[in-house]
Amino acid sequence: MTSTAVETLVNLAEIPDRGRALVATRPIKPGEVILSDSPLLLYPASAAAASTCCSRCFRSLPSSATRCTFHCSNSPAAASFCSPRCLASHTPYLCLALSRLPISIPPDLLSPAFFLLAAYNLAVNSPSDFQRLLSLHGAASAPADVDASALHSLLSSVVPSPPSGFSLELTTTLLSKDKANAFGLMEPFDGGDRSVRAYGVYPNASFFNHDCLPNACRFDYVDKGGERNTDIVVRAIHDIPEGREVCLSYFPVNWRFAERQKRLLEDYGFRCECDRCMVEKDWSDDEEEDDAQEEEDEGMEEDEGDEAMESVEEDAIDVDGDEDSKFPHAYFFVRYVCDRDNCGGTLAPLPPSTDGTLSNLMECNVCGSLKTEVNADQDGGQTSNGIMLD
Ligand SMILES: C[S@@+](CC[C@H](N)C(=O)[O-])C[C@H]1O[C@@H](n2cnc3c(N)ncnc32)[C@H](O)[C@@H]1O
Repeated sequence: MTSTAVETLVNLAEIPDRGRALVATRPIKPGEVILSDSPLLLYPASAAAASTCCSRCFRSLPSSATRCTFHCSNSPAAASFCSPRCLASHTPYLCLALSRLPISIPPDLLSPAFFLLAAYNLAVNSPSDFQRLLSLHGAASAPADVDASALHSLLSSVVPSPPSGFSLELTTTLLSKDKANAFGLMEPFDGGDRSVRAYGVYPNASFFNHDCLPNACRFDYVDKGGERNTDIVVRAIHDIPEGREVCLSYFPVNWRFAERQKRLLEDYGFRCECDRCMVEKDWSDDEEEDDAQEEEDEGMEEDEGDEAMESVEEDAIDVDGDEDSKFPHAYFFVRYVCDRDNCGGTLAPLPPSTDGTLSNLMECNVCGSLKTEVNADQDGGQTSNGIMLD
């Protein structure tokens, strides 16, 4: 699969204590596409996702009543394809391996097993891409939440003709690459809990480091028509000066400090020292709990992300004229976090037009809503006042 940097807006650089990073080669405008990247590999997030989406392009399959799907003759039950084109471009090696996976596989091993089979398939069918996968960042040991040796012995009896180097060590290495680099491609937002349809590992997007107040965010459009529907597209949230590192948030930005630090340490092996964390580390637990309690008392039924969001929005009111505000980054939440119920996605402007005119339409990277950009200077920075266009 190919990847394109639309123009070289970022260069790879080595930054002490952060490893490789992507740095702006020129000033980047709000909404500009920084990178459009195609996956090295994709795999279903669950058994349900595997049975309801195309095994090649990961678009939703038609509902069962009208289902018209295509199957590999070697192993018809293992994978379904949405079109003759997807069937023609699949790799029978992977179908065969999937068809041999025992139905009794423990649920927590299923998604890592899908990943490993996709990775071994890459080793067999595209050795240069497999080398790119191996060159990505990964911890020295297997992720704590996956039993690598159980998985390896289970797959040893499944993998058709093992790629060279097939070993527990390779399995462990691959699992750590997946943990540090996989992006979730989400099911369409329906107002409830977000669920992941598939995971993908992207060779260039894997160089974006994390920041709890990112200056870019990524979009995916898996169900769209045409080619390259599984690309991820990274766009600037606001102006990024030349020489500044471009960062994404590895999870929804409205997570609380403790939750963010835990995830970053457990899954990515580092303590975050971004500007936002440096402020929030001094917040007491009581302060965070008080915010939650107040909302419970008020009978609010919001998830954790919404609670965090609510408290920073209150602080945003302080921030407008008060330099001592306890949360100087509240402006970010007012302007760039989606306020649709249960969403909490990040907003970035649509790309500028071909003549360079900036768009005033902000797109949410979770629910897909479009809303007009808020000028916080005009409305006091207190409310997003967005117009939902969808
Ligand atoms: C997806 S990779 C990003 C690219 C990576 N820096 C590299 O050298 O390939 C994720 C890893 O980058 C490092 N990283 C990302 N964000 C960081 C940050 N804010 N501070 C320190 N290390 C970070 C961590 O080691 C993390 O596991």
